Amino acid sequence: MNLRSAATLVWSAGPAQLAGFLLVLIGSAGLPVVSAVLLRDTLDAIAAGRTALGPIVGVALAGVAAWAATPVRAYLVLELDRRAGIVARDRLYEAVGAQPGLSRLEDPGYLNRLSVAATSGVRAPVDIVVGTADVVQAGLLAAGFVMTLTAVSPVLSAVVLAASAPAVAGQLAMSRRRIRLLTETAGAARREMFFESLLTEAQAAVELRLFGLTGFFRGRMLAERRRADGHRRQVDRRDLVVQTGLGVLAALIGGAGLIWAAAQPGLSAGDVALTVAAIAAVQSGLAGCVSAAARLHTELGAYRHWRSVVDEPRPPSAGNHACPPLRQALEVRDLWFRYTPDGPWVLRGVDLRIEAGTSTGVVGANGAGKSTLVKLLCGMYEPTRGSITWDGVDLRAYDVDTVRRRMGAVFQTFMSYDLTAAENIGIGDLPALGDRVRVEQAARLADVDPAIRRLPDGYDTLLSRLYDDEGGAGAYLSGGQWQRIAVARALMRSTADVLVLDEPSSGLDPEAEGRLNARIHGLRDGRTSVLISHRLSALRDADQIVVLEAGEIVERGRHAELDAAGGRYATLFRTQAAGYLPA
Ligand SMILES: Nc1ncnc2c1ncn2[C@@H]1O[C@H](COP(=O)(O)OP(=O)(O)OP(=O)(O)O)[C@@H](O)[C@H]1O
Repeated sequence: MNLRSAATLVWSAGPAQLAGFLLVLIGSAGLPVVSAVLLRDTLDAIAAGRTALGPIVGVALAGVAAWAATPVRAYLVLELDRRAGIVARDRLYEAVGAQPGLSRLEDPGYLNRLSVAATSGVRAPVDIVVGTADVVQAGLLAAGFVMTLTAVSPVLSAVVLAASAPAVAGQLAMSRRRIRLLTETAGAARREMFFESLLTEAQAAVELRLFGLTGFFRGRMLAERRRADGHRRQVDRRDLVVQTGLGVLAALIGGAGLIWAAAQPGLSAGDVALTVAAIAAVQSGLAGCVSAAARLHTELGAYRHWRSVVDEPRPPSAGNHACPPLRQALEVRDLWFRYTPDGPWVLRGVDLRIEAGTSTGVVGANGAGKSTLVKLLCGMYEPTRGSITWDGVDLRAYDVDTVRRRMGAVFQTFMSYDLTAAENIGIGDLPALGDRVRVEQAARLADVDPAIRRLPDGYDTLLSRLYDDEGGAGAYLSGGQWQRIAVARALMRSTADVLVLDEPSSGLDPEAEGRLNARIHGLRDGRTSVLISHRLSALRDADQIVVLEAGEIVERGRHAELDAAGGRYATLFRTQAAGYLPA
């Protein structure tokens, strides 16, 4: 099953290369016979006094082919590895990207499998094909030796064959341990990589140097490496014991064979030597075959991890219907949510109706659940209980990609991509990536157009200085400028049905924040929008404001109503306003 699937993948990636590889394989197996026949013809022709040009040329060509077979085979395997590697990576990351939400990417078990799949799994298909060829080749060789020994002594042959059973069992057990090792060390390997990235990335360098943390994180990185090495060492030691045991067994059988042969009355010294040599050849042939099979078994294990990620079915609740434009309302009904089955409730019975064409502001203390709520609205997680409906239809009934296409969003944890300024904005609406007019319009709305124009290559400036192989000077932006870029990216979808803005102005200077708020206000006018902000002035004009506290909505209404009610919102608003008044 896995063997066929791996072979199909390799065939789809490089049919000509795979055909060439098999041809070389078969050719090199038959080459010694062809050479022997041609040599015989040459010698016969010479002995008979005939011209032997044909067979001589044949022998020469067979010699060249025999010489070229190894490098040609190596080249074809490398080429297959490159091609199949691309297909395997493409399918792996396609499967990861097809995960509809964030839950899987926050699941350590899934991340461990993914890490094995991304390292060993993507290389496995070619290793499996080559490994199968190795097993067949080693098997044929061993079978030849067994036949030779059987001709000398069928009993001895049966004994040597029977004695190879522990080798098979031992090698398979070793292979299973190696497969287990891959998953056991995946967590440590991921942590090691994390610490390694901290030590090498410029973003972390400021804090690491400021707080003198480089030695601390280097220690952590090496501790993870030692932890994984500890597991590896254990497995290596057990392998050493098994291998030594198998060696002792082979030596005992060889010795027993020698004693048996010497005790036979009819055997000459030459026959005894031949018997011992035949036993040794069978043993080494079988050992080669078994260890090739064990390697193949390990590769199949790595490939299973790759398949477990690639073939993972989409969650059953992911619907297929395309999400239509929002006409009436987006409604949250008795929504309960927690990130893990045994974790604390983050949202507790939230009811919220967001009428189409209106603006909703969400307010609350740190950790109240505001970002979680909007992530659920965007289909990043599924409600643990309750529902979110789009014009009365449960959001889960729709293909989640089509829901997201109806949304424009900027989140607190926005991304900075090592792409050009135009691309950083344009990817907000991929089909319009090359539409410079729309990109510039979004940049103007987000108030970042003048900053981009000042860059060395304007909109075509790479927003990173970490690459020097594509020509052109890269540039770095400030935190606030990056935030405006992220807002511009969201505004590429300014015609989206729902605009979600999670703290879009937190890093902006007061003037920029004022301008951005005014623009967002203009954009939100008549459009469905949800805006989270700790700066309550940005929410004053929202059609409704909800106050979240520990996952529950404790107040809702317009600014004037909430202010007049003198509750939580009013307290927050007045506290903020007081901060701007003279003491
Ligand atoms: N991915 C996650 N996995 C587990 N718990 C999470 C995750 N993200 C957030 N939480 C928890 O959920 C709670 C609510 O977080 P959330 O980010 O929604 O708060 P918030 O109201 O947006 O806060 P802030 O104002 O600080 O942005 C917090 O207690 C947080 O620890």
